[in-house]
Amino acid sequence: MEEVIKIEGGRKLRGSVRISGSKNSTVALIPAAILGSEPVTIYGVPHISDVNSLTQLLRELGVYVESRSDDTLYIDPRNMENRPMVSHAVSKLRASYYFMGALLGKFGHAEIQMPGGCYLGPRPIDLHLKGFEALGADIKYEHGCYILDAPRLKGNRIFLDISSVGATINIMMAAVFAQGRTVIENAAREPEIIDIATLLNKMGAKIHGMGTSSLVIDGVKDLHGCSHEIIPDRIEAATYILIAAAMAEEMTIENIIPQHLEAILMKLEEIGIDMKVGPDFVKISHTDKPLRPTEIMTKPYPGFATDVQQPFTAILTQCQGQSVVTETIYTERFKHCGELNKMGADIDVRIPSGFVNGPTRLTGTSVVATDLRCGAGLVVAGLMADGVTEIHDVYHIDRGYDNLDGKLQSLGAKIWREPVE
Ligand SMILES: CC(=O)N[C@H]1[C@@H](OP(=O)(O)OP(=O)(O)OC[C@H]2O[C@@H](n3ccc(=O)[nH]c3=O)[C@H](O)[C@@H]2O)O[C@H](CO)[C@@H](O)[C@@H]1O
Ligand SMILES: C=C(OP(=O)(O)O)C(=O)O
Repeated sequence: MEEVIKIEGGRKLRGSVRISGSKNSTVALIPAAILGSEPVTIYGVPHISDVNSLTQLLRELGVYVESRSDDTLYIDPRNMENRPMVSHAVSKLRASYYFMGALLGKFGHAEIQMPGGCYLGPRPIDLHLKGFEALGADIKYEHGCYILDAPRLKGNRIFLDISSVGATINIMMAAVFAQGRTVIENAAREPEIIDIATLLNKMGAKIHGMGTSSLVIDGVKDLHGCSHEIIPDRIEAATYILIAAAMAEEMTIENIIPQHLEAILMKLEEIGIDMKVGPDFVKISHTDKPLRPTEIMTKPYPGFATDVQQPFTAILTQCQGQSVVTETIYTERFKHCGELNKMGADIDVRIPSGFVNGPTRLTGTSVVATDLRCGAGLVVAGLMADGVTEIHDVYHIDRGYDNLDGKLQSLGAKIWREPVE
């Protein structure tokens, strides 16, 4: 049933919130778990719809999947079959493309539809395909479906024109069984890539250089089972830190890795938010000081994450003066600005930048979550706004935020869902 999220804004928030396992890790760890010949247990799995879609896809491949506790997923690929992946679930999320690398690596053959996910402007997968070709795969595109074949993958040196997160992980998954050594140069360095490589190494893979731009994979013959705890979601953490910056009387964001958030924490300090940063938490208290404007430019990790740009823009509407947000990853990722303007913001978008003039009073109205992080930005704005904000297309938000309503309610927010009439 289609639902809207409603938020009655203006309430001060107080208490602690625990950050869940990383979405972008989880959605790659699940396809990676089928690579071995034994079961894998993953701990700290977030309750998000992307996980439901992936679980459905695993079951369609004959993989046994069981939720062993609230956040534990047991994945047993012993009876899996390499079937064409053409169901609706493939197009529900971006990360279904990881089955290309996983199936090609394991079986030498993959058949899969174009993936879905948030529309942020064009999101080509040419670098993934070029990487598979460099390992020896033959690729055809027929009737909306990619068909990849490689009876024997061979290690190679691959230079990525752009340090793509998806291409790095996908090529790494295919390369674990390739004959000889694969080197991915200009590899992405996001923490999620280290997390996937850590799981694969626990399964018996030989991957070195994780977290650097030169990733070395020495092919192995078989992978075994293991268990693995997912890293905390740095984007969810940043979202709650921004919510605290906007509305906290006093709020603690727990189960975080502060090193993963440095670019965001620095920018928050720059605009005047006082924080106490502990080994695995951030505590933010209310400030009456006027907030300063700033300039943000999204960059690959360790730069300012594009996935935090949208909720951060909501805060910038409250700074005194003009802030500038420049997107270098997805230059069209500005749909949230039109929605924030409906609430009273003054943002002028001239791609690839948004010029945010503040402070502006925000008022609740009917808005659309055009994508996942646009939705996060609207939640931050809704919590600050006068009156009730009604957010449509919340299925985008549910792809990436575990128990959003419950976590916010426990902090004192008035947020609820209603069916769409
Ligand atoms: C499931 C997942 O982890 N999603 C994240 C991942 O997406 P995703 O892995 O899709 O993003 P990439 O890192 O691949 O994209 C980075 C840039 O490279 C371009 N590109 C990418 C691949 C390719 O073959 N050709 C190409 O031109 C993209 O259009 C984009 O401009 O990283 C993005 C950038 O941090 C995040 O916003 C997403 O949340
Ligand atoms: C863009 C995102 O996700 P995806 O790549 O899964 O669409 C995101 O998490 O902000």
